[in-house]
Amino acid sequence: MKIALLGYGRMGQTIEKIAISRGHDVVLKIDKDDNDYDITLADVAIDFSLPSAAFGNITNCLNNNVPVVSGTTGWLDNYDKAVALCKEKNGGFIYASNFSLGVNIFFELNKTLAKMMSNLNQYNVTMEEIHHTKKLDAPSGTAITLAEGVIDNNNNYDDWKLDESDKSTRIPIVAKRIEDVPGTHTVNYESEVDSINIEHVAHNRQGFALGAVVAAEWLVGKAGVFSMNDVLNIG
Ligand SMILES: NC(=O)C1=CN([C@@H]2O[C@H](COP(=O)(O)OP(=O)(O)OC[C@H]3O[C@@H](n4cnc5c(N)ncnc54)[C@H](O)[C@@H]3O)[C@@H](O)[C@H]2O)C=CC1
Ligand SMILES: O=C(O)C1=N[C@H](C(=O)O)C[C@H](O)C1
Repeated sequence: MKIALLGYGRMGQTIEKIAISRGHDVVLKIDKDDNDYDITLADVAIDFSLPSAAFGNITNCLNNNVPVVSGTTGWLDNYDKAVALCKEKNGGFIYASNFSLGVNIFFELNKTLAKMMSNLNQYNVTMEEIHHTKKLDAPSGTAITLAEGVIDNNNNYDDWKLDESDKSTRIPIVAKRIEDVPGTHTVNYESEVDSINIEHVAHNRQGFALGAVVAAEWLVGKAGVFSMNDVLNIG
């Protein structure tokens, strides 16, 4: 498979190694100053760029009939437009806030726990995410997906908020930045008598990168807007 990497930073470089180890050719490595390139050289594109760049990269792929996998976070104000364009062009598109198998299992665990806690008003939920100091967005895309998982499965919450919550129905998400942390997410239910925590700790970026390559392999030849649940057949 011929892969275009849109974004050649920490994730782009990790994905390149995994793609090559799985027998693929990386035919384009596009970074911030590369404006003039032919995306149709690739069978599939993988975008891990910047919040400000992702939507433009995705629309360029869809307009040129190149299926695109995006892991960039912090651009979701334009997600509905990307979905509409994908449908209009009969293209292929997957966005995931987190491509690792472990986090996608964690997402399902989070939903199940949220359902179990729905009638237990003595517990309040909070979330914490910890990432490296170079991360541009907060809260992380993964923390937002976790919050949405609780909101959709627990009657006590209807929104989330970064830092302190001003309303008991808004889930507070604390974002911490500590050098070199690849990504740690914790969901905490607290009552007066005890705490229940579930946590996912990424040890490195390999899991995110492998998931993105597996998603790209899965997407080629398909038309539609998909999620990692479709790729992994979970949920
Ligand atoms: N969904 C997931 O599983 C994961 C998502 N991420 C997300 O992926 C994104 C990238 O993360 P990192 O690689 O750590 O960041 P990074 O900062 O190391 O890499 C981003 C690269 O994109 C480049 N870039 C800037 N403008 C561009 C453009 N127009 N087209 C292509 N590239 C451009 C930058 O120069 C930089 O080299 C972030 O939004 C991060 O939150 C990161 C890890 C896992
Ligand atoms: O920026 C990162 O590094 C990560 N970003 C994603 C997010 O915002 O959730 C996924 C992972 O946690 C690493």
